[in-house]
Amino acid sequence: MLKGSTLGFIGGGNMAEAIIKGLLAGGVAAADVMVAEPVAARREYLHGTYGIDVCADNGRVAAAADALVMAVKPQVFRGMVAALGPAGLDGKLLISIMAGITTADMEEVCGSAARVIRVMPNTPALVLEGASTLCRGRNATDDDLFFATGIFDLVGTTCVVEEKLMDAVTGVSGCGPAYVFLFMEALSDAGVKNGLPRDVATRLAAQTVLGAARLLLETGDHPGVLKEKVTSPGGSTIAGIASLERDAFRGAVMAAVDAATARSAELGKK
Ligand SMILES: NC(=O)C1=CN([C@@H]2O[C@H](COP(=O)(O)OP(=O)(O)OC[C@H]3O[C@@H](n4cnc5c(N)ncnc54)[C@H](O)[C@@H]3O)[C@@H](O)[C@H]2O)C=CC1
Ligand SMILES: O=C(O)[C@@H]1CCC=N1
Repeated sequence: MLKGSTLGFIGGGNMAEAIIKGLLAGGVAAADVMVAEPVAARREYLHGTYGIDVCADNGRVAAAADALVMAVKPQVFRGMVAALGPAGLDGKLLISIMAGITTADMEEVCGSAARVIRVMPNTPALVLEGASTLCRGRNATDDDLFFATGIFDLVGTTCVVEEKLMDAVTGVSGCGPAYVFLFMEALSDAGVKNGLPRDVATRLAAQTVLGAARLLLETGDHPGVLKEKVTSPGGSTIAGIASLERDAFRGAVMAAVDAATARSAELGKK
């Protein structure tokens, strides 16, 4: 799948694990994946669970890998590269999943000739249902973009946008799973409040979100059209929708995406 290339991860946290699990499920060999991770318990977990080579030495992974996924928090990125020495990254394709770090930031820190692909994935990659959006830095080639897209295609859907849209992408799909979990938790709680057993309420909440998402994607209809098909005149759905509108549900979602988009832009600042 990686065609003999070794993919190294710098940072073995939640998002790295989601991508790794997806890659292995998608047919990538464990021997083609390496991780550098400073936390011993995390190293043991990743090695024990996935059978991949995990070590504490960023330099060793950088030296062995053909392409590196930068999967540390944006706040630790500059210190991490300074400790490694930018020369350790020479010639490697650098794939950054860090929110807010631009390709220009990457080139400034890792070297002006660095080949950089910036990606905003999301955690449903863990179950091969990720949404990943890519853009490329000025030195990255068509082949680099093709290679990186191939990785993220294995863990869900991909699209390519202009870099100026990446913070908005972060606010929508990077952070989006958390909003949806909050919504499903509320839906489940509301079911319990109205007498449903917890397991039934949670299963109904999750399947409702999954089913509605598939209906939207498979019909290609506007969400408003699909909403109308649920909503009988004088029925129960319109009573629920009127309540959500009174509480400015859609305005609250838009404000959340605005806040996350603005925070993504801030995260890249030194
Ligand atoms: N969690 C998510 O849903 C998403 C996260 N991202 C981005 O992915 C990146 C990682 O996020 P998470 O996985 O959520 O964070 P995390 O905190 O779970 O993972 C970061 C990992 O980096 C390790 N680390 C810390 N310092 C290091 C160093 N100097 N060298 C190597 N590893 C080091 C930590 O021990 C930790 O395991 C962030 O930049 C975030 O913006 C992007 C899309 C979605
Ligand atoms: O919360 C964050 O900053 C990261 C980026 C997108 C999702 N998680």
